[in-house]
Amino acid sequence: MASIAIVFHSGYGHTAAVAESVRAGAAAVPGATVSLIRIQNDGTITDAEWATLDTADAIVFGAPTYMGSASGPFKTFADATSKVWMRGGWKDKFAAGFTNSGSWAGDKQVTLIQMVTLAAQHGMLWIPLGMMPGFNSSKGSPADLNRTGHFLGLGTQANADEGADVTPPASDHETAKAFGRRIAEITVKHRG
Ligand SMILES: Cc1cc2nc3c(=O)[nH]c(=O)nc-3n(C[C@H](O)[C@H](O)[C@H](O)COP(=O)(O)O)c2cc1C
Repeated sequence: MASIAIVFHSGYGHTAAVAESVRAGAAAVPGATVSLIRIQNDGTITDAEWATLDTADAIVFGAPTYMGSASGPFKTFADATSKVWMRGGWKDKFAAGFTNSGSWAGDKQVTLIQMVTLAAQHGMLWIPLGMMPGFNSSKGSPADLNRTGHFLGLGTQANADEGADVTPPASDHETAKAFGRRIAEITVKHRG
């Protein structure tokens, strides 16, 4: 079996809903076990959750984009990973990342770059989204997968005035499931 841990922060539930779709996509792959770890608003996770990250074959980072970068609690968590960094604990694990924000762009790319950099500092192996961009031609529509056109990781968009039960829309959740599947397939292939 190959183990995948999704560790994410969500202030208002939208990124949590995306995390659940990434989980569902990964869990559908035979040979994969998936753990969902929610970073608290003070940036902490439990000792048992740190242990789960230690034994995972792949770690998927998730955060909303706040003020043009990953949310403060995610950054607090990222800083706390320096203890793992000291002992090279995540070296050669697979890594991937996703972010959700209110605007279509909204500087999500900055958050994904933060996550790539975090993974690189740990010596991890980054898995990009691996999907063609959608909604970028006269025949495209917001129902396309990867409608926000990200490559480094997954970028979803949630309307600022709606709850996580209706936004991000189905196309983003389908993109998240496909991304979860891809991460799990690669992890099972190489570590299963
Ligand atoms: C403090 C704060 C800062 C935000 N900054 C941005 C931003 O830089 N770009 C953007 O597109 N949306 C921004 N938003 C909107 C959130 O990204 C959006 O509401 C997102 O769905 C929240 O995710 P969550 O429910 O998982 O917390 C911001 C929201 C808050 C609360």
